[in-house]
Amino acid sequence: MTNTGETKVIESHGTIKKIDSLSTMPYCGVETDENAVVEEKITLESGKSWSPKHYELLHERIERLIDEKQQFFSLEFFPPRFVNGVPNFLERVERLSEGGSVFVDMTWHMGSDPANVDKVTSSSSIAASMLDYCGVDTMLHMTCVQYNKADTLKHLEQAKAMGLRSILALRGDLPPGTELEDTHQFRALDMIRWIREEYGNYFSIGCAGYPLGHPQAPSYKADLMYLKAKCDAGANFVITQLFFEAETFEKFVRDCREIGITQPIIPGIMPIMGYESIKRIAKLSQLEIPQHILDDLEPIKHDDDAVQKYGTERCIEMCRRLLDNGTAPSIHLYTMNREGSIREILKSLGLWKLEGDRVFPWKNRSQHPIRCLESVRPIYWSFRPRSYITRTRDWDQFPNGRWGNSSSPAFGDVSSYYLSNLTTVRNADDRLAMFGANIESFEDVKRVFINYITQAPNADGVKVTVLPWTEAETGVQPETSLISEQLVWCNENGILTVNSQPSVNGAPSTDPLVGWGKPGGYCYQKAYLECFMTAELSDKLIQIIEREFPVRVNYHAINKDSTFDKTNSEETTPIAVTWGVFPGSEIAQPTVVDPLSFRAWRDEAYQMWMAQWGDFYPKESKSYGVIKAVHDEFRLVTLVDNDFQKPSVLFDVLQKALDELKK
Ligand SMILES: Cc1cc2nc3c(=O)[nH]c(=O)nc-3n(C[C@H](O)[C@H](O)[C@H](O)COP(=O)(O)OP(=O)(O)OC[C@H]3O[C@@H](n4cnc5c(N)ncnc54)[C@H](O)[C@@H]3O)c2cc1C
Ligand SMILES: NC(=O)c1ccc[n+]([C@@H]2O[C@H](COP(=O)([O-])OP(=O)(O)OC[C@H]3O[C@@H](n4cnc5c(N)ncnc54)[C@H](O)[C@@H]3O)[C@@H](O)[C@H]2O)c1
Ligand SMILES: C[S@@+](CC[C@H](N)C(=O)[O-])C[C@H]1O[C@@H](n2cnc3c(N)ncnc32)[C@H](O)[C@@H]1O
Repeated sequence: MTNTGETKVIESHGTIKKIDSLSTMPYCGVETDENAVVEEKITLESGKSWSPKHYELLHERIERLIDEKQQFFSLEFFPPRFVNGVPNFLERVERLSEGGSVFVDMTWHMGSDPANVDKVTSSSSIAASMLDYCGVDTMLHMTCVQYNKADTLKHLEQAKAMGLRSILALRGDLPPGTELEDTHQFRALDMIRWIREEYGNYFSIGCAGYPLGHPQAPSYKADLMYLKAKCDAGANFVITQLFFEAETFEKFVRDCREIGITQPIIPGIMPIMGYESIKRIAKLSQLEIPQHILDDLEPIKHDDDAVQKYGTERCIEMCRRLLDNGTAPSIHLYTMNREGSIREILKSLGLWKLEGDRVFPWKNRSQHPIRCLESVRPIYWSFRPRSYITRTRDWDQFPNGRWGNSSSPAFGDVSSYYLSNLTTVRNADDRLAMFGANIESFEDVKRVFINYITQAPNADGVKVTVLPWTEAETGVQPETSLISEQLVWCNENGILTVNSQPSVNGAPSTDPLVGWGKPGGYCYQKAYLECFMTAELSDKLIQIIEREFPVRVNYHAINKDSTFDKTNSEETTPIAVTWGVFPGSEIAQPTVVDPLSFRAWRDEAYQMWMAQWGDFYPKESKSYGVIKAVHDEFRLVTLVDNDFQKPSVLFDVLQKALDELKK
């Protein structure tokens, strides 16, 4: 992009973004060539690599890990059936991939209308959500037997638009009763050729391998040759059908190597989780369960726990053998969408990596090919990262290094965030138990905020583990213990706090409360407070700041419809509120306060009052009325104390405002 100094309008995935091009790139200093794989990896003395500021195509990562003799794992899921199941599903994927899943798979599930991206539960939509929200590289399965080339190219184009760069190219099976002759007879090989012809090396391509031969193949040998053809046509790696004996896979790998297949061959492993389910899967895959396994299962088949324990132990034993003797570079687990024994298996095998240092104050380990370059976010969405990701999904670049000056960030509409309308953490009943079945007065509202900060049980003995603005039950962060007394004081005085951070002046990056980033660095923060307060109090507060701290304290106060919107900040200048200085690096400034983004946040912050609290009560009830009054009348205020070297004055200023108001 050139520096013309004029305002440009850029069209991206159907959304218009207004971009002031004074700073050449609106958000990001890195221009991404979609086919370029930017390799920027620094390996620390400890052996850890640093800063995933690059996207590495999946097959290249797999090959690198194999070269480095690092064993790894990947996980397969199928789409949740119902929209209400999506938030829990994504949380499960995130939990399971936290141990370092190199990629996750989404099956091409005909029942989900897999190519329909307008449907939340389709394979394509769910794969995009796994990539976006869980931040883990996602491979979308795609079949071709029921489609033609044009359909398949459309599916690939959609995948590309969603940031997906890994495809498991499959033929697929026809619904029972349909004859192959009735259809196009395309095979996986055709799809692989189409992808390479049309997209060059844009996608990493996986293909299916059958350790006992595909049931429809003329022979095991012929099937091996078909697999070789898929690899020769451009498949980068092979994932196998499930099997029951280690020898089956060992022989298959030997046979593949013998005929010249050089690509990584990853075993698809299905731990036996239940007696009926494994019989069903075996029947579907036209595989025979070995007699000795059936004999072992026979006496315990009605005891689910015993079957699961047996399946887990067998799975660990088989995988350990394949990893130890070097036949398998990694393990691909068919999770059946269950957490069950998956973590236990991976831990036992030593594949589950413990999360290391906090790389950033917010999670930035995205393997999204564009988002992985992101390194700056506004502070407001700290507890609603999924919402932030959705509302910025159409950006074709992300802030990197700096937020950038004077850009007019085009945030998607709040309503585009379908997850916000679902009870992501708990259902409404659970939330009511936390917030109170009856809100008699403003005192009850204050109590909810106080209980959230202190984690003391409420009058009914229930802990408040979420507020309307939190997406997950993560609670307050350890750093908040440094200011929790002051926060409680604020809430007791009707200043309803939703976000905060203490000031930090050069704490070691390894500090357990406020540290982040690589060892040997120093972390800094400006004290920050975001809260709802009455209009009278905010007027008083503004007077005091303008009179006594016009330079030291930045404020921004807004009401629900922006009829009041006042700030002493430079409108187009973001304020870095968290930054770090690290050996051999540029300064990192991951978190900013940005007046323009604050206006996009306002809509959401106010909407949550009702969507995640007020609307739980009948419209004519007193409880609804109390919440609605706060929603309608209170202003949302942010405060930044710029002098991070001195003890924060934010709470003193608030005290003064309260005192003057009382006079
Ligand atoms: C890891 C894995 C994941 C899967 N995920 C899904 C999924 O998400 N959704 C889904 O619907 N299905 C999935 N399947 C099932 C798969 O679609 C079926 O097994 C299907 O029957 C075969 O697909 P394929 O890609 O292996 O086919 P292909 O490789 O095209 O093979 C199909 C058959 O044709 C034969 N063949 C290939 N080339 C030739 C040739 N030139 N001449 C004659 N015969 C030939 C093969 O031997 C085989 O019998 C998956 C399978 C595996 C192993
Ligand atoms: N390895 C495989 O052959 C494989 C893997 C995934 C999916 N599939 C096929 O894809 C279609 C859609 O699958 P889905 O997972 O979305 O839903 P599904 O409801 O058919 O299957 C649910 C679970 O069973 C597993 N599964 C189903 N059939 C399997 C098989 N033959 N071998 C290994 N695992 C199997 C899937 O991975 C998934 O975890 C089905 O026809 C399924 O048979 C096959
Ligand atoms: C803005 S972040 C701080 C993260 C980090 N310092 C950064 O630079 O990005 C969110 C902080 O707000 C705190 N917090 C959460 N709920 C709060 C509430 N209701 N009132 C005040 N602070 C809250 C969290 O504990 C967390 O420390």
